[in-house]
Amino acid sequence: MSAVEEDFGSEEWGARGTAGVSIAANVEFDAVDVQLGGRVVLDQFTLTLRPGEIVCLLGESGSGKSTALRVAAGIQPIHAGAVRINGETVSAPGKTVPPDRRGIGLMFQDFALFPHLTVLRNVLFGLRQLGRSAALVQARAALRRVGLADRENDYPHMLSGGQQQRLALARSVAPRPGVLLLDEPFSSLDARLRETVRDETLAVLRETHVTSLIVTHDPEEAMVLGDRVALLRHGKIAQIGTASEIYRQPIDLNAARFFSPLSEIDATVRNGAASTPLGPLETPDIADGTRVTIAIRPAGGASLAADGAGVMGRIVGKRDAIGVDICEVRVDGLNAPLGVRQPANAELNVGQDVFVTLNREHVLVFPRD
Ligand SMILES: Nc1ncnc2c1ncn2[C@@H]1O[C@H](COP(=O)(O)OP(=O)(O)OP(=O)(O)O)[C@@H](O)[C@H]1O
Repeated sequence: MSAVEEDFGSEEWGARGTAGVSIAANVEFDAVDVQLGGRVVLDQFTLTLRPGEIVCLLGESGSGKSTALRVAAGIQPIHAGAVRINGETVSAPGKTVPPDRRGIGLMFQDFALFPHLTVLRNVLFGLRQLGRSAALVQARAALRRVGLADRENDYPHMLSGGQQQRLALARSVAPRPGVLLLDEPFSSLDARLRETVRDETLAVLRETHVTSLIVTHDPEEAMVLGDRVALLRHGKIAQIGTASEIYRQPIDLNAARFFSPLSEIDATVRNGAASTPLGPLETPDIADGTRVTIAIRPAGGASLAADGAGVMGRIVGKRDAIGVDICEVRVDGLNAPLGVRQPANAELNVGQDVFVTLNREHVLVFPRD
């Protein structure tokens, strides 16, 4: 087995259900303001995490995700509002309880391991408040859980990227913090590793029951990991909900664009329907005369068939993913080809005419200003 394969296999992790359990904390950001370099970076930022909940902060670069995490960590002072952990105010204007007195664990994208300390000592570092033998028991249990029990005398540079991530995870959960703060924890891993590491990390978070706040710019990652996903925009939460809520009912076109590419059609509502080059679309709740943008996701928004009902189009591009066709379809009246992703169908090929039907329940309609 090559080093990469070895690292890739989930069996390399320790047995599930063996991580130490935390006493999960409640975390409240209450109307937090932060200004940096004369700019408002967090603007009345308000969010409550329930004990044991995993919340992902998702947003464009510069939306304030890392700043919110740094505030929770006690690294970034705040200018208004408060942060409370289990009801105790840990941040307020003029007050910042330091990180080591907040009962939190931290895991950053570069893992921040101590290069001059062995694997075991890296984990023991966070357990200094325990007696030597208790600390050793807890550190070794954490290393066993992430599958690094036999590497305790190695140094971080002797580990692969995936193993370093596991060490960083073991170090952050070993003290059994009430809150774990993770900033882009998988972004430095190669795409092949990322999914396994992400799933195993999620299993560890669930077992420890630690309340977790995870910063990511990857919508898929947020949807897989988060009990709730908070979409940040200009330092405020634009939308928060379960992954399925915010995927199915994004609050506006920008939120929808964040989760997948879209085909967008501008139209005006007349008599309860918007007329589009793909046929009429019922819009019963929207007033007559309203200008709308109709957004069609490649997955589920429209279907293609070689015959039957629908509007005629022509396939101008097709890519095969495993078991899935990703087609581009030109339809008269559309500015750009429509993207459609559907189960593979060998009958559909480039150059062929097809019938396109909209799946109303998966089409999003947003009024325009
Ligand atoms: N020390 C600082 N001084 C001035 N501006 C800062 C400072 N730190 C961050 N900012 C600005 O604050 C804004 C929010 O930064 P933050 O790192 O929280 O965003 P982010 O959503 O995490 O972005 P990214 O995904 O790129 O990490 C950015 O515009 C950034 O340039």
